[in-house]
Amino acid sequence: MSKNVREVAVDVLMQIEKNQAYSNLLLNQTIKQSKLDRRDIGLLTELVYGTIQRRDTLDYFLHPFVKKGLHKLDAWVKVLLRISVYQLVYLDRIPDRAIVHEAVTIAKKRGHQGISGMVNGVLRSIQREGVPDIKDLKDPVKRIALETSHPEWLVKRWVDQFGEEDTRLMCEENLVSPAVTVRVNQTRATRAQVISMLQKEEVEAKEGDLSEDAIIIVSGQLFETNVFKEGYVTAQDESSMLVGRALGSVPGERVADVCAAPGGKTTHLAEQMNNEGTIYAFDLHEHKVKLIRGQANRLGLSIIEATAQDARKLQEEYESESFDRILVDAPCSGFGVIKRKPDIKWAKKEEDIAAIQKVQLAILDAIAPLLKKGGTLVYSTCTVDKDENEQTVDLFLSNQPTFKMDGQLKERLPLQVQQSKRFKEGMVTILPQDFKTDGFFISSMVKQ
Ligand SMILES: C[S@@+](CC[C@H](N)C(=O)[O-])C[C@H]1O[C@@H](n2cnc3c(N)ncnc32)[C@H](O)[C@@H]1O
Repeated sequence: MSKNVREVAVDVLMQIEKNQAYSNLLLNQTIKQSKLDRRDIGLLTELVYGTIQRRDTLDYFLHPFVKKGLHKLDAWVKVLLRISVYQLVYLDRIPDRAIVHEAVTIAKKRGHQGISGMVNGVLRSIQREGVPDIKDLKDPVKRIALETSHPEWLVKRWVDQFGEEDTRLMCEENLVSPAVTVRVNQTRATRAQVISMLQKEEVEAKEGDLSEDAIIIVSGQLFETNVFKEGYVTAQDESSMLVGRALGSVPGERVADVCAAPGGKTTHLAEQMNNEGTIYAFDLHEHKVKLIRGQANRLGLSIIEATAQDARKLQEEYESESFDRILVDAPCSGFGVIKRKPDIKWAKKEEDIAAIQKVQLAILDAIAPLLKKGGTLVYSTCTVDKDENEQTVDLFLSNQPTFKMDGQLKERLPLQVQQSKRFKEGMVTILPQDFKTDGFFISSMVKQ
């Protein structure tokens, strides 16, 4: 018997929890293999993301109703209860009766009479009595953590770094589904031309708010269009598009992108350079480097030379002052992209941050000699953490006295970003609530 959408959701969520698998990859793979129709795919996506996004809140809601304690339940029962409470509390369109009935049917199929009775009892009690009120919690860190389902340590860290108000806004924004945005391949067409081509393929689209290269997809099946297949656009968040602009590469230059896979920013740089010059793109493993080549081919970009290389060892292959510009879009904790990959907030631990920062600094120090005098180095991350961002830059500058913050970065970024209260000389942190994009950090330094 084929599985229904809620059973598939339970399976996917269990695998994510057990194997620390990435939700987006596993979900895409499951959707490809399943025979679910478009409506069920929508529900599956909502159940999986919603349940991961609200995990701790759901557990808080369940806690008083599960007498023996949630942690004592089999993993699948806990997941089944979470997706059911998620639907009861957050999805208005599904009648409560149907939610309880579906959960009990799955419990009967996978377990025994006792379990289905317990699931029935818990869900009916929640229906009758309602869930506990989080507003009763006095401690602001605990309250933000539970209301928005973020680990308490992370909320505390953000409150220390950004204050309570910005932390609350950031945590709330992390629960909002991200907009689908694409970057126009400016070697092929203008933004206006692409919007009208998309309309002809029944995809409604409009200009992005932040980046001059961005189009927001309002509705329709983007990935099935010829516009996408023929390389007129690349899916990318608007804040990521600012990184290419920040580096400011122009046609004819020799540019290195040392943490390049899957190639989102490399291809942007090549487009910006009108496919003239050379971009040396590096990443650790060959399978990731293949993704860069695949993107370059789809977009018709021939100036990208992609190689598997550890950025920390590039000095062994390249002479000093080999490049006009270098981009280090570094590995990071990913705390800026929680709305896209909600599992990040549960997978990463506070002690990981110091280890990640070490790698970031090692990469920066290793590539510093490879930049020409007068050249530009952009260091960016998709995290908001100050240790990985400002502090990494500070440490780098104290190790490398020939580098200075780039006073001209501002001119290469849009006005709204220039005016952000988080803009400092040569660097800016974008929090997700600032422009409803991913959180990002962009800094630019010049070598004297
Ligand atoms: C944030 S991602 C880069 C995203 C990419 N710039 C884009 O826009 O599509 C960071 C990348 O750094 C790579 N990486 C991590 N350590 C590295 C190292 N020592 N040398 C080169 N690449 C590394 C990871 O494999 C990962 O693909």
